[in-house]
Amino acid sequence: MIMVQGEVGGKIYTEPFSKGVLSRSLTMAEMGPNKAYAFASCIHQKLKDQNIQLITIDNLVKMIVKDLEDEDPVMAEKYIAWRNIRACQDPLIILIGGSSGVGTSSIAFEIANRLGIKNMISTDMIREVMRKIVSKELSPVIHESSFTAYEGLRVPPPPEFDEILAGFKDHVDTVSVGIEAVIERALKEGISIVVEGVHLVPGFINEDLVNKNNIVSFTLTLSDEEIHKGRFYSRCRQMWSRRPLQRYLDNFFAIRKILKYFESQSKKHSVPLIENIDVLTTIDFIIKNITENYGGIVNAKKINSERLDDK
Ligand SMILES: Nc1ncnc2c1ncn2[C@@H]1O[C@H](COP(=O)(O)OP(=O)(O)OP(=O)(O)O)[C@@H](O)[C@H]1O
Ligand SMILES: O=C(O)[C@@H](CO)OP(=O)(O)O
Repeated sequence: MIMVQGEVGGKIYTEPFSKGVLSRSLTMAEMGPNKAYAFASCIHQKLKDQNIQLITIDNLVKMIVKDLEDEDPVMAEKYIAWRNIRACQDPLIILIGGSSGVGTSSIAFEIANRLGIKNMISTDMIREVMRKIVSKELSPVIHESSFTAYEGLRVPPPPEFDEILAGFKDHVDTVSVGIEAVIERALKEGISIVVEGVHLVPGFINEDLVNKNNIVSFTLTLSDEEIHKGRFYSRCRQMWSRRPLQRYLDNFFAIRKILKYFESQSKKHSVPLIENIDVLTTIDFIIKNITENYGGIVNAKKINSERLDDK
């Protein structure tokens, strides 16, 4: 049996080489499952041919990267990026915001999966908890949807203010308190988490928090109105969806206005704005951005120089 030797918190451990474990990490770097299993089998065979009975994780990774580079350099880059992000010591907090229907929950799920992050929460859930604590009488706004929040405003905004956006800002401002609590708790416990939803508007979360370099924010958008509308149709076709299509279509004007507000806030606060047309392109952009801005470059340089040393 071939054993793999790793290190966790200064302690050495060994475990049997598993084609399943290796192919799973390759699929997280976006390799198709069949190809990943075939690749893992080749690595297994190579270890057997070389009569290797014990290999360190570092040497195994070098072998994988070298073979990947020969076979598929883009995949090699993705695999390195994925490992770099996972290798970081600090917890990673990923915030993905966007107007209703642009795809924040779908993308958050994919990102969490790709990075092996086990915690994910939607701001709708945070709002739901807050609704139980704060009565409708005390805060009618959070008992509304983001796009109907203006109907809950106790005092209508002055005529020069946009009513839809005034309601939305009030709504977001309140839910942001709950979001900050989740982020603070994740930092305290040292756990990585993906938070997603319509309440993650750049400029609303406490600056001391969002300026930490292990907290990364993204905004999803869809310039094309028809594609955006189509997302509500596709969502209501999913069996588990309990959200009535008509409600979102009736409020589409307000949802689009909020989307434009997201775009301007993202530009103002330098938060990457992503056209979420194609899932894989969106995911690649997010992973690349995190790798470059979250210490990944340092690790990438390390792996690259290790490879050069080997040659
Ligand atoms: N990049 C994409 N390409 C195609 N379909 C997508 C993409 N992203 C999301 N979708 C689909 O669009 C629909 C809406 O996506 P999702 O529920 O993730 O939106 P959301 O932003 O979380 O909305 P809400 O904030 O209202 O919950 C879903 O059916 C989802 O499968
Ligand atoms: O408030 C909103 O815009 C949406 C976000 O998902 O929530 P709900 O569908 O519950 O109104």
